[in-house]
Amino acid sequence: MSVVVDALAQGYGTSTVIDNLSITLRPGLTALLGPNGAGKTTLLRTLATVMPPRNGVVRIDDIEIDSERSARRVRDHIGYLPQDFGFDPQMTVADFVTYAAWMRGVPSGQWRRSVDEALEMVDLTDQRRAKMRSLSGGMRRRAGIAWAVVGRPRLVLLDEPTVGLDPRQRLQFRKIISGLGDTVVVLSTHLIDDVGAVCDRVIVLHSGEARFDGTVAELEALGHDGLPGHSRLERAYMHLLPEGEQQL
Ligand SMILES: Nc1ncnc2c1ncn2[C@@H]1O[C@H](COP(=O)(O)OP(=O)(O)OP(=O)(O)O)[C@@H](O)[C@H]1O
Repeated sequence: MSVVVDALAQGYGTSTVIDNLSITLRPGLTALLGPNGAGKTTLLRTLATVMPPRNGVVRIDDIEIDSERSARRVRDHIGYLPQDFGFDPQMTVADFVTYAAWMRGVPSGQWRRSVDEALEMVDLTDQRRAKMRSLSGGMRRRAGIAWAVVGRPRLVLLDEPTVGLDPRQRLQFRKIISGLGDTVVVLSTHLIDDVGAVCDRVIVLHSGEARFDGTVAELEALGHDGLPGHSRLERAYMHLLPEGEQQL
């Protein structure tokens, strides 16, 4: 799976959110960091083929996403978990994840196995018959992660997947995404600890522009004393913000 974004411009109405963004995504875990409103969700929605690029090119598996038709050719390979995902509260956990398998074109003969595998990954096997409405916030989020990974899509896009997870669940989440092997995984987060623990690569977005694109170690190297932050990574993140936003 290859994902190429070249000179992407994206926005809503008359406002431009992303301007001239070029990145290439490879198998492994890439974190999208950036302040509120930086354009992380907008980029993930564009990669999920929910929003056609306003300008520039998005190419997934060598297919340029420039029409609904081209988007349909790649959607089966994409698992996208939006920040606020909806569900029918009466659905069972297994039905919810099966629905994703169906949408992703997993053949019906493989639904049971794929759903079992996804539920096992997120440790919800025992809750498979529970109604979605009866789950705690953290369990719902894990059901959402199962939704995104069922059928093993080769591009997984997770928008703030660790919000609402308790510390143990966050550790479980790290284990889940570390096990996705040669999948291209992009996750947006505000939790710098998650980035340091599991991501191969970090892209820091600010005002729709990539202010940093490199490894966690390279990002860490930018952190220096004199900037606010409890870890080198936090200080490095602060270093990448415009000067006026670097101090508290
Ligand atoms: N549907 C929409 N219509 C109009 N403007 C929008 C819409 N969605 C987002 N925006 C605007 O686009 C900009 C980028 O938003 P986006 O949600 O992509 O940022 P983000 O980095 O994901 O932020 P957060 O960390 O708060 O989730 C913001 O200024 C936001 O107000």
